[in-house]
Amino acid sequence: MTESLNHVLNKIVETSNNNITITDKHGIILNSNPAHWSLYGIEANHYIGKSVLDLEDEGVLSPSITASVIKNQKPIQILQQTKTGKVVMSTAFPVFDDEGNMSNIISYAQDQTEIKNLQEQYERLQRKIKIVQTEVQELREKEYGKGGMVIRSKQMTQLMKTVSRVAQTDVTVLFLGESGVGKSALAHTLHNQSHRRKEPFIEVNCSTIPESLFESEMFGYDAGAFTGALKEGKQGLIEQADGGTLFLDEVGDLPLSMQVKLLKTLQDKKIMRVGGKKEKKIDFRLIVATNKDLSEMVEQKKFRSDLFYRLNVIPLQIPPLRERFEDIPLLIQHYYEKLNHKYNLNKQFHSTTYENLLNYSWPGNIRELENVMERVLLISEGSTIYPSDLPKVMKDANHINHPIQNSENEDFKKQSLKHALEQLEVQILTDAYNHYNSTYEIAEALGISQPSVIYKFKKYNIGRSK
Ligand SMILES: Nc1ncnc2c1ncn2[C@@H]1O[C@H](COP(=O)(O)OP(=O)(O)OP(=O)(O)O)[C@@H](O)[C@H]1O
Repeated sequence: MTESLNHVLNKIVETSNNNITITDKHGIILNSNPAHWSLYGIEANHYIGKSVLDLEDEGVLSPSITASVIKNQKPIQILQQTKTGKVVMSTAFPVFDDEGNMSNIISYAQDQTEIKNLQEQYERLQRKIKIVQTEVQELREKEYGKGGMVIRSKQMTQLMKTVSRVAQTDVTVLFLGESGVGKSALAHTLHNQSHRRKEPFIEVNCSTIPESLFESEMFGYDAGAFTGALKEGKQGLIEQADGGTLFLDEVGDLPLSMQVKLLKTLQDKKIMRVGGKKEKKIDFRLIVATNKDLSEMVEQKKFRSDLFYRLNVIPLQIPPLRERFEDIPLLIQHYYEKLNHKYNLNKQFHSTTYENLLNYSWPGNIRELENVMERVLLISEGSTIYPSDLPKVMKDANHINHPIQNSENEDFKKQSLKHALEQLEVQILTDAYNHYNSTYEIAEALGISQPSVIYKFKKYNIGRSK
């Protein structure tokens, strides 16, 4: 080789990002670039003239790929874990002279640590998604899942137990909570769990019926009761609920005139149609719901106190989604599966999109979540749903999750995500703690090391190590 070609070769080795090492046929290092050796945690000037076999004995290279090529006389590729904790992809080739004798070995090493970390991160997220999927499946098979209700948080599990208990009675139930939290859905569930489940469930949204029509809608009318009335008369909504359940949604919007009549019906369990002459006994169970503060309305004389006391027998407050954070991943998964199935799609979330969904405070509660899911599934173009497919408002700082909503810290978005992921991690670890018998089993199930399990249990103060 000419002197200038040698110079060029040295320059290539020195400047390559690929970390090239050239040895003679015995594995003595002839040339190599310094970057290569920092991966292995030894000084750059320490290697020229050294044998890779000695470095292997010292544990610097374990194993040495060059040594393998010397033995096997063919190209080899391996993944190495170095003393410095780096993951390195090494590829080495033998060089043969004109007589076919091996004269040199050239090896390339690429730092794969970042890629490996990302891959592990991705696999961890996939495992979490798998766990959530399994839970949705389990919930579906359980009693609560039957009505399509997805419930995971302690508050909602407790509430659901109360709903199941009161479902066995005929007592009036008042569901309270913000719009979209699931008041109607729970009223349905309550009915479906009661002995009236095979009878009608009549839902009346009190805010949508004009005051002038309220009485005839609720109580019905007899033939010729008023101009424009049907000839044969009409059954009212209360009558339609006979034997079943009457659900009055937005009961706070019930006009005062109707409040008196409803109170009387509840006391007597009888109705009189408009223009009718005879009272009729009706057997119905009443469930009501509102997002208004009825006691305040009583103080303002907008709601009758006697009716309020009659309705307020079992008041059940449904917390907003931002206060039952654990339900969010399950609900996302639930609607994701349901809508993919409904529209015959097979879309996937980009991991950042999923994090954004987890990180949002959902002021419109489950209805908003359902709508957003439907929208992004339908409008996203490819098979992956990217953060840019999400509504703009979801990136608005004011809508970041509750725990740090008022924070003045510039990093609040990051903290919120951290908090969200930690909560998810705590939930997964707690479930695993309850489900498995040892930290070894947990480590295997979650795909992390056993010391990591112990560390995380300590960090989050979960149980005591099994
Ligand atoms: N636990 C749940 N799991 C799955 N879907 C739910 C759950 N709770 C509510 N939903 C769904 O969320 C949507 C909104 O719920 P719902 O209509 O019951 O809310 P709401 O509190 O009655 O709202 P509003 O006060 O505006 O009438 C519905 O499509 C309902 O099926």
